[in-house]
Amino acid sequence: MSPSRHEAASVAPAVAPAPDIRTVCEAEFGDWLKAVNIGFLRPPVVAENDLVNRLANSDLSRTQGVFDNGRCVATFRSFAQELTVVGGAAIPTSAVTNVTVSPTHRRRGLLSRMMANDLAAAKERGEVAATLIAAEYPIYGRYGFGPATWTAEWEVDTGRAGLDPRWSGPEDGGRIDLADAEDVRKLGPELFERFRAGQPGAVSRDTRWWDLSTGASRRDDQPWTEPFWAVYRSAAGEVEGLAAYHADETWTDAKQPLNTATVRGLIGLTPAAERALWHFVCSVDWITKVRTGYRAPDDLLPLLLPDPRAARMVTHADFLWLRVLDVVRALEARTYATSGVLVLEVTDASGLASGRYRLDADPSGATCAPTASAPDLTLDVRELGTLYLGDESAVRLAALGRVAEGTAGAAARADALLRTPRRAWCPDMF
Ligand SMILES: CC(=O)SCCNC(=O)CCNC(=O)[C@H](O)C(C)(C)COP(=O)(O)OP(=O)(O)OC[C@H]1O[C@@H](n2cnc3c(N)ncnc32)[C@H](O)[C@@H]1OP(=O)(O)O
Repeated sequence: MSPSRHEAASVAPAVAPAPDIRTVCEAEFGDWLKAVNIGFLRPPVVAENDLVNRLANSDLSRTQGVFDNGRCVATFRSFAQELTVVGGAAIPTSAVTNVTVSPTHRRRGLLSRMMANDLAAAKERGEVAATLIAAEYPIYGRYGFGPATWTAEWEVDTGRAGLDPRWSGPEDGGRIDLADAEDVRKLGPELFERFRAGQPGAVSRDTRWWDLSTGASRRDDQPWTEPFWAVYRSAAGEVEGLAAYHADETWTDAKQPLNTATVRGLIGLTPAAERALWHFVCSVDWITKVRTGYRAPDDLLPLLLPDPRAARMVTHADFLWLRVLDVVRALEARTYATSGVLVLEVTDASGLASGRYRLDADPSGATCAPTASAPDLTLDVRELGTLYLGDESAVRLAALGRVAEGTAGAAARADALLRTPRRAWCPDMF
C-alpha cells in the first residue's frame, strides 16, 4: 500500500549522506587535479602531460579527495619535506598543499576533516611539524598553524638607486657569469643544499622543483620561458650564488629603454655573493625597474643602494605557516641565542601537541621534556609555531594577549633565547 499524501508529507526530507573522504587512486587523479584547478579558479581542464607528470610526483597515500555524485569536490595533499631551523638542522615536516573545496561544497567542514586526517597521519609518521603557504590569512590558525616567516617584495627604480653606472663586476675578486638551464641543473641543487643549511625557514627542493624551474619538465598550464641565469663565483672559483631574472622589452616613444627585470630567485652563500648579484641585476643596461620577487623582509637589497628609497616595498605579508606536532623534538632541534630555562604550557585543541614542557636551552642546543613545574609562559600551539623560528617577539604576542606570562619577564626571556640576528626566510612557494 502506498503512503497517503498526508503521510508522505510528514516524512522528513532525505538528507544527503556526507560525502566520503578517501585517499585517491590513480584512476581518479585526473578528476582530482581538475578539482584543484576549479578550487584555484583556473580553467577546469587537465592536459595529459600534466596528469602524467603530477601523478609521478604525488604520493597518493597522502592525497585525499572527496567525491560526490561522480565528481571530485575537495582536494588535499601533503608531501615529505625538510625545514631548516635555527642553528642549521633540518626537521622532517609534512608540507600541506593543493587544498581546495569546490564552491558547491564549501563550509560543510570538509577542509577540517581532511586536515584532521592529515595532521594525525603526520604525527603518526613522526613528522615534527606541518607547513603550508596560506592562500588567505584566516583559514589555518584554527588548525594550530601560525605564521612563522614573512616575505617582502620591492620594486627598484634603478635610475634613482645611486649605483655607480661604471660598475662592471664584483670588487672582491669574484666574478659573475651567465649560465644556461643545463648548467643550472648541474650546479643549482648542490648550491641550494649549502644555502638552505644556513637559512632558517628554507625548505627542501626535490628534483621536480629543478626540472620545472629549468624547463626540463613543463606544465601546460604554466608556460615556461628560459630566464637569464647569473652565477657568482668567489675569488677562489667556488660557485656561491645564483640569480634568475626575466626582462620585458619596453621602450618609450622617445626611444628610451624602460625595461623591467623580474627576479625569479636569488641566493647567495655569503653576503658578498648576495651583494654582487643584486648589484649586477640592478646594473643591467636598459633595465630601469627591478621587481625583486618574494624576499626575506630584512633582505640586504634596499640598504645596498646608495639611495634605499629607490626600493619601494610593494608586498609585506606572512609566508610560511608552521604547525608544531612534536614539541620536544622541535625545541631540541634548534639552537638558542643564550642559555636559559623556560617552562611552556602549550594548549592545543586537537591534543596533538598539548602539554607542559621544560626547555633547557643553550647556544649549542637544548633538552626539552614534559614537566610538572609551574609554567613561565602559556600559549597555544599556533603561537608556538609563530615563535619557533625566532621571527616574532613573545613580548609582542604577550602585549596582544596571545601569550600569558606565569612569571614576570618570561616573554622577554623567551625572546632572548629564541630570536635571531637575521630573519627566517622561506624562498619557495609550494
Ligand atoms: C595550503 C593551500 O593549499 S592554501 C589554498 C587554500 N584554498 C583556497 O583558498 C581555495 C578557495 N577556497 C576553498 O577551496 C575553501 O573555501 C577552503 C579550502 C579554504 C575551506 O574549505 P571548507 O571546506 O569550506 O572549510 P570548512 O568548512 O572545513 O571550514 C572550517 C572553518 O574555517 C572557516 N573558513 C574556511 N575557509 C575560510 C576562509 N577562506 N576565510 C575565513 N574562514 C574560513 C569556516 O567558516 C569554518 O569556521 P568554523 O569552524 O568557525 O565554522
